[in-house]
Amino acid sequence: MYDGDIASVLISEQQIKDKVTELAKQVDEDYQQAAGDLLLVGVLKGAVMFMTDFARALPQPAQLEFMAVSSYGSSTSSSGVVRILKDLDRDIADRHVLIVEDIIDSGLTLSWLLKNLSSRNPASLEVCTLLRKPDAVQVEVPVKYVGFDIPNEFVVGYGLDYAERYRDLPYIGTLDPKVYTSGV
Ligand SMILES: O=P(O)(O)OC[C@H]1O[C@H](OP(=O)(O)OP(=O)(O)O)[C@H](O)[C@@H]1O
Ligand code: HPA
Ligand SMILES: [Mg+2]
Repeated sequence: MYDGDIASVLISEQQIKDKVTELAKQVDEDYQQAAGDLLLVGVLKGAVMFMTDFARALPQPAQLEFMAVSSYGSSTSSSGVVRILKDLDRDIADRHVLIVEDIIDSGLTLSWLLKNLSSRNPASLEVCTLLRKPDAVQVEVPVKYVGFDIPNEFVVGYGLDYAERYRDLPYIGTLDPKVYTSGV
């Protein structure tokens, strides 16, 4: 699968599984008071793998909503312009909302999303991200749950794409630079 395109495996399938279980347990403990009322908002498309695994690992029931935003397109750096491609289907006023993200890179997407969702008056609003790149952050965003802090390299797999490819890899890897210089 994608032979030769992946330079190295950064986080294995097993490491992801273990982390998802750990995060779900932590969230479950923190949301005991709100049990039954938790609303997970997955950010498409990148968070789709994490969202579905996380929801199944979470001991307490939760509702699932999705929002699609895009700021990267076919590039390896954020344009800084966030577009809503799909909005939530429901009102989130008075709900306990947990945003589920695959990655915080520059922080621009999440910073925009937090402003947007908090204006809809949820009872609480927190963020759970699988990955974060501390050295790439341009805007500081308050994030309660972080799976892995990773180096400032472009990564793919487990939902994360380069030009819509590699989302279906079960692990997270770094991309061989030849892929983005050859224009595949
Ligand atoms: O912190 P930032 O620099 O803003 O980057 C993080 C965001 O970028 C990616 O989404 P993208 O816009 O590529 O859309 P996608 O999820 O459909 O791939 C990723 O899934 C995050 O949502
Ligand atoms: O490193 C990344 N890989 C894929 N998509 C991304 N979106 C933000 N950062 C990344
Ligand atoms: Mg992307």
